[in-house]
Order: sequence, then C-alpha cells, then structure tokens
Amino acid sequence: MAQIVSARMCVVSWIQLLPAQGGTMTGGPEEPKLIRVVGAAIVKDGKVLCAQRGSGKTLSGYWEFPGGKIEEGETPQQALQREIEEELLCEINVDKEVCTSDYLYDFGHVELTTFLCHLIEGSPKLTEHARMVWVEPADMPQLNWAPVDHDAVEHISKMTI
Ligand SMILES: Nc1nc2c([nH]c(=O)n2[C@H]2C[C@H](O)[C@@H](COP(=O)(O)OP(=O)(O)OP(=O)(O)O)O2)c(=O)[nH]1
Repeated sequence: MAQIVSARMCVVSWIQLLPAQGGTMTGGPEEPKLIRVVGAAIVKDGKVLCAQRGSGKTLSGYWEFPGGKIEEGETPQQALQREIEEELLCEINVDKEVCTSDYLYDFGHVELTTFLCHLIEGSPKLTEHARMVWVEPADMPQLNWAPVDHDAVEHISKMTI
C-alpha cells in the first residue's frame, strides 16, 4: 500500500513540474523563429534574373530572387555576395535596397531584404534552381512568386532599370 501511494505522489509531482519545464501550459504559443534572408535582383540589359525553386526544397516551384539566409556576423550585402558566389558561381555588386518585407510561413517567419545588383565577374550558372529566366520588370508579376517576395516584385515592376 505504501508503495502504491508513493508511486501516485510521484506521478502527481512530476505533472506539477510540467508547466515550469515546458512553458506550454501557461504561456501562449512560442514566437516562430525569424529567418533573415537576402535576395538579389540582378539586373542586366534592362531585365531581372528570376529563379524557380527546385523540387525537394521548401516552397518548391515558387519563383524567388537568388540569395539566402544571413549568417552570424555578416552584413546583408556580404551574405548576398557569398550566396551568389555559392549558388550562381558569379560575382555581383550589391547596389540599392529595394525593400524589406516579411511573411509568416508554416516553417518560420521569413524577413526578406531585396537589393538591386549588377554582375561584375562571370555569368549566373544554374546549380540548385529548377530554372532561371531574365524578365522585363513589368512582366515579373506574372510569375508565381513566393509570398514574401510580392512587395519587392511590385516595386521592381514599376522601376526603370
Ligand atoms: N533566397 C531566397 N529565399 C527566399 C525568397 N523568398 C522566400 O520565401 N525565400 C525563403 C526560402 C527559404 O525558406 C529561405 C531562404 O533560405 P535559403 O535560400 O538559404 O534556403 P534553401 O534554399 O536552402 O532552402 P531551405 O533550407 O529553406 O530548404 O527563404 C527569395 O526571394 N530568395
């Protein structure tokens, strides 16, 4: 009998600890993590390079600006130059910022900052995207862009570049 009572007390005291340990019973839902991303609107001959995400990736099939996540200690410009070298095997100048916007995806909260960029060395090579196309700014809204990109696409579509 003594053993049964102590086992019950043990379960009760463990359950009492749960809110303090997990925080899920008393607090609200956890803040989704902020993913800071930079995108390059690479301009050449009055057109912008648009890239379609490959299969097996998050947001597969959506169009995006080449780029990626900012790593610790990097400025947005440094991150963008690094990502473009890794992803497109070429070098860019990072020029004017277009805009920053954010979107709450089911996998996280993405904040995207987009910059106008120009090629300084080499030409973009397809390594991880499904497709890449050079598009006139006014035609860019016709592509199926990732949700967080819509503000930047809207801005660029009205620019003379
Ligand atoms: N580079 C880029 N990423 C974008 C854009 N719009 C958008 O929602 N994203 C998302 C896709 C990714 O979840 C994240 C960028 O991260 P990443 O480029 O380093 O990641 P990744 O392709 O390896 O994809 P993953 O790790 O999320 O599968 O931001 C965009 O215009 N450019």
